[in-house]
Amino acid sequence: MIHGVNLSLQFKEQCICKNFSFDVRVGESVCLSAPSGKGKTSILKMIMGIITPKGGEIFINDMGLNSQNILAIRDLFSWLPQNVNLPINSIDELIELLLLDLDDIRYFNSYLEELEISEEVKLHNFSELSGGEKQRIILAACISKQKPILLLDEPASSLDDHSIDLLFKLLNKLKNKTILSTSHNQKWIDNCDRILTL
Ligand SMILES: Nc1ncnc2c1ncn2[C@@H]1O[C@H](COP(=O)(O)OP(=O)(O)OP(=O)(O)O)[C@@H](O)[C@H]1O
Repeated sequence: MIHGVNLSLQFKEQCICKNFSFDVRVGESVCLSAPSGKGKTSILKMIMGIITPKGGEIFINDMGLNSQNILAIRDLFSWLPQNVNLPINSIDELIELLLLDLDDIRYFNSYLEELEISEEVKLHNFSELSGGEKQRIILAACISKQKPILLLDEPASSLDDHSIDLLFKLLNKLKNKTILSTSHNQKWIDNCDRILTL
């Protein structure tokens, strides 16, 4: 489903990857692993077509990523950037910002319940929420957009072990989703089907 072939990326003198090839198959949950600053986010940004590799190609569903099909390809993804700081005060504003439609909202509410976000917490101002509550809410919204591929950059940075278990219980029910994530959290990594080392 996501296929990188001989990818090379360099920022000035810094080599991020050279002839890096990988495959993420349909329905798999793969964690991209590397020490901090080695280029995990940069790989996700290449897959989203935000930065262009110096060499190599990316295929999504056998379609080569290029400037003509980039919007169609991006439409297959739900992307959770790292340390997202959203300009919102409430869950309603989150729904508006992410353009969730009625079906998405139905899923969103059921996922919030599965991730143990109570009705009371839902009424809090977003700035008052704990880091873990905020992350669970944003993840629920991200998953509720009915996209086949989830790109999750450090989704577990504020989650405790219990929340990670809840999240994987939910993700494991959504067998059709293909998930590529980055994480330094061992529990998250252990729950993924496979580790991809950069
Ligand atoms: N647009 C850019 N221009 C120049 N250097 C960049 C750019 N984007 C990232 N870098 C550098 O590339 C390296 C890899 O960054 P990246 O964010 O991909 O790492 P990471 O593996 O995701 O790190 P972390 O685990 O700390 O989030 C870093 O040294 C970063 O400073």
